[in-house]
Amino acid sequence: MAQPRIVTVTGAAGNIGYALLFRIASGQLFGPDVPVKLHLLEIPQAVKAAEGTAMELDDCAFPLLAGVDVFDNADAAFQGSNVALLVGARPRTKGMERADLLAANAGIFGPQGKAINDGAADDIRVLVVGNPANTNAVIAQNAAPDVPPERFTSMMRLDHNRAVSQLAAKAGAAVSDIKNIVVWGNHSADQYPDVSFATVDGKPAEELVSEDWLNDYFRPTVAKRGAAIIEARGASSAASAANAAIDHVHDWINGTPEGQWVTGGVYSDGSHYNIPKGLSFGFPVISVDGEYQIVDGLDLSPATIAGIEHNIAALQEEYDAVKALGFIK
Ligand SMILES: NC(=O)c1ccc[n+]([C@@H]2O[C@H](COP(=O)([O-])OP(=O)(O)OC[C@H]3O[C@@H](n4cnc5c(N)ncnc54)[C@H](O)[C@@H]3O)[C@@H](O)[C@H]2O)c1
Ligand SMILES: O=C(O)C[C@H](O)C(=O)O
Repeated sequence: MAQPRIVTVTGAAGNIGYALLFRIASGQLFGPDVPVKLHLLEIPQAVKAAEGTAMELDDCAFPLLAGVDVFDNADAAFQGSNVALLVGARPRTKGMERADLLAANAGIFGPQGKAINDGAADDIRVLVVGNPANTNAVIAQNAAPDVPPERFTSMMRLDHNRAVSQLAAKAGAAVSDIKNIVVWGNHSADQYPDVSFATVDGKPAEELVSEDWLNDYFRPTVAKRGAAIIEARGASSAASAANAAIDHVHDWINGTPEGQWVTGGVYSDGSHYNIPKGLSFGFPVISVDGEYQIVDGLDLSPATIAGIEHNIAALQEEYDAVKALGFIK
């Protein structure tokens, strides 16, 4: 059997962690032939709960699970990591200003980025799930100057999956018939879900749904789905977020399906669609040989360009705020 791959999951005792860890341990991240070793990172107060989850993981007797260790120290948790899922974050609490939220998260994602820089394996791939995911990815990436910046990604795949599901339901099609949707920008209500290039069973989606439906239902429903789930469940999406994290990393490692792209929150080097260098932005991506590549050269409509510009402004504002706080050089 292959050498076990080390997967570090932060916020392991949280809701997403509980929905994620068992799927990783059963082989759904790398595939059915690759053993995994789990490193669970938590804050000291939640270590006991994470140890409980570790006991349950043992009790599943997963053939691919080569071990589970629980940490409250980032340097130890990221030692030798091949994949890092940064889920634990500081939620916004009552009375907290946006700058306070960004600063609190910078205090988490900066040190974790540095620990990844100093101790992770050379092939480390990072997915930031904890919100604000795109900017937290930028913070972690900036703290890891020795890791190629494109190894730091943010989770836009849940938004992508939500968009696919909504279009499939409207078109009366199977989810597997939907191809080449993209959700540009930020994992927030600013995002721009775009069906300009999407097909439904080979037919252009825009021929099957009306402009009114796209403007009045599809885009707001996808963009505000996270809030709708919180309203309905009393807690933010957990199983669907875990599922999207698995999809993102699985496709990154194993390749995207032939002839279609997915949405990934990936590092902008400034050379695609006028998106400034340094942002972590939702782009159409394919994965080739274990690397996400941005799908370039799409002929964007004025509406898509406006949607992208709106997201650039939103993410640039977060970037500038974190920079002003001294977390980005
Ligand atoms: N990007 C997305 O699509 C998406 C979707 C859903 C949720 N989220 C975000 O994911 C995050 C986690 O959600 P959840 O439902 O699991 O929350 P949760 O509150 O249930 O769990 C978060 C866990 O993180 C831990 N934690 C906090 N700071 C930590 C640190 N410095 N190191 C390690 N662990 C730490 C907490 O102890 C807690 O156990 C939230 O920020 C949420 O908004 C993102
Ligand atoms: O945690 C949230 O604020 C919502 C979450 O990011 C989601 O999209 O479900």
